[in-house]
Amino acid sequence: MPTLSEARIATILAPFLPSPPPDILPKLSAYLELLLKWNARTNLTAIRDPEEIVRRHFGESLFAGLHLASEANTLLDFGSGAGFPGLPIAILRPEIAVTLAESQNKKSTFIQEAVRTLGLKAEIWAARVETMPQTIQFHTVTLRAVDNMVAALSAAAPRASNDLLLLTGLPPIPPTGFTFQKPIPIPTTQSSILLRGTRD
Ligand SMILES: C[S@@+](CC[C@H](N)C(=O)[O-])C[C@H]1O[C@@H](n2cnc3c(N)ncnc32)[C@H](O)[C@@H]1O
Repeated sequence: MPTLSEARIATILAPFLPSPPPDILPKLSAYLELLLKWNARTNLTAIRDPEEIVRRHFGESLFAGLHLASEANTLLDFGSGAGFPGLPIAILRPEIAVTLAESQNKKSTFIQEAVRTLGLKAEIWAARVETMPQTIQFHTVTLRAVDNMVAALSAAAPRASNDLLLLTGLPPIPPTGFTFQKPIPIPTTQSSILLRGTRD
């Protein structure tokens, strides 16, 4: 028996994604089971309650997925951790070529395993983004809850040919060359906002 039924996952996600495509629920359920299993022996996320993992990690990531430009075809998730927001986005928008960049070995090993288990096409960059060849760019770069947003943004901005999508507590100083829209409140929380910046 899964920890949470697919119906329960859909109910928790309703404020973020009112009508989840039915084919994403089995994948989200499998992702949750794998994350709970790995998190019991290695610290991938401080959130341990399954409903909170669905609400905070899955919900916020899928909400970000709804706010991507319709023409986004490549996406880099900068500092993906246990896969957020890039992995739920890869589940929701399988037509986007998603790259998950994570420099910590145990986390990149987990997301590699999650991508394999879920049958996704996402790529993993198991190193710091700064070590990627300079010429590699992505339509959109996402950043969520990275520790040093100023440093991360200066490394992320040159990688974004079009958009930066940030899930963050406070609006950061925008990098030059991007115009940010008004912050979008994230459902069920007052502690973070969604910000989309578009290249001028
Ligand atoms: C606080 S965690 C947040 C993880 C995830 N985005 C989330 O919202 O749960 C930040 C992650 O970014 C990774 N990271 C920080 N700087 C990075 C860089 N330059 N390249 C790749 N990964 C980086 C860290 O190893 C860490 O796992």
